[in-house]
Amino acid sequence: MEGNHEKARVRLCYLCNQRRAALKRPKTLEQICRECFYEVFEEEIHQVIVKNQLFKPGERIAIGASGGKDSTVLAYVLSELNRRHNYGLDLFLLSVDEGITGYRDDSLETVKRNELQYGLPLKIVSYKDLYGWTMDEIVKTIGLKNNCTFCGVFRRQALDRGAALLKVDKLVTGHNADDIAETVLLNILRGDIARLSRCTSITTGEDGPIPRCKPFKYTYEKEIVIYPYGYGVKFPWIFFIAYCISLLSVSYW
Ligand SMILES: Nc1ncnc2c1ncn2[C@@H]1O[C@H](COP(=O)(O)OP(=O)(O)OP(=O)(O)O)[C@@H](O)[C@H]1O
Repeated sequence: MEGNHEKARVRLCYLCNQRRAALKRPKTLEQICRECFYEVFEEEIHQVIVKNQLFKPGERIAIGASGGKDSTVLAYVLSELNRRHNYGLDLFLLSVDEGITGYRDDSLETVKRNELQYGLPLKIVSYKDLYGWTMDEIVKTIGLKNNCTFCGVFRRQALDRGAALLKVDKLVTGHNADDIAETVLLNILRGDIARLSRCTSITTGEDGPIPRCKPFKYTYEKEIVIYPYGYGVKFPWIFFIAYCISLLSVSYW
């Protein structure tokens, strides 16, 4: 009797109906338990990979690893799914060091830890080696105006050159559903119709040197932020702050 009352007071997980609900999923608003959250999070990404035929067995795949939350979670989840579902992929971490003191040097430490934790070979390509200039030196010479635009163009090319050095078939990035929504809005505001039609594709650049894909296309940023803490994936402290902020906006365990 007492047990039934207790059960009635505790909200059970919408999916397993066994364990206590610990969070309201930002994506579906279902109240689910911690265990089901990890399961559906990984399963949804697996389904995206399978339905969109993102990879073929035996392919060499570079993961664009910035050391931020998205690409760190991507590296972990992809290596887990590759093992669990026998994708047969050779995975590599590929990082671009733009040469921005106090920013990239810190996050590259995370990538170096990921190399050891996940057992994935890491290749770092730097602006200094590729172009002869670090981003710090470029800013010193041309100032801050438009430097993000230059940096974005250089990074794109550096990723292509790193991918060529690794002889990979594809490059995957941690772009998530929120990033894609932002890009759509930006392209609408700019009136850039050509980019607007391209920016939502899960795979791009199939006619170029290295196709790129986004396995997190349907994954919400808030869920990516919650995910690593159950697995003890380590991040720079700034990501812990982002996690705490997201705790304030969604109901969690
Ligand atoms: N310096 C870099 N080296 C390698 N890959 C990068 C680098 N910068 C960005 N990327 C790739 O591009 C994706 C989107 O980058 P963006 O700068 O928008 O960062 P983000 O949305 O904060 O992602 P993250 O949390 O992974 O840094 C990253 O997830 C990563 O896969």
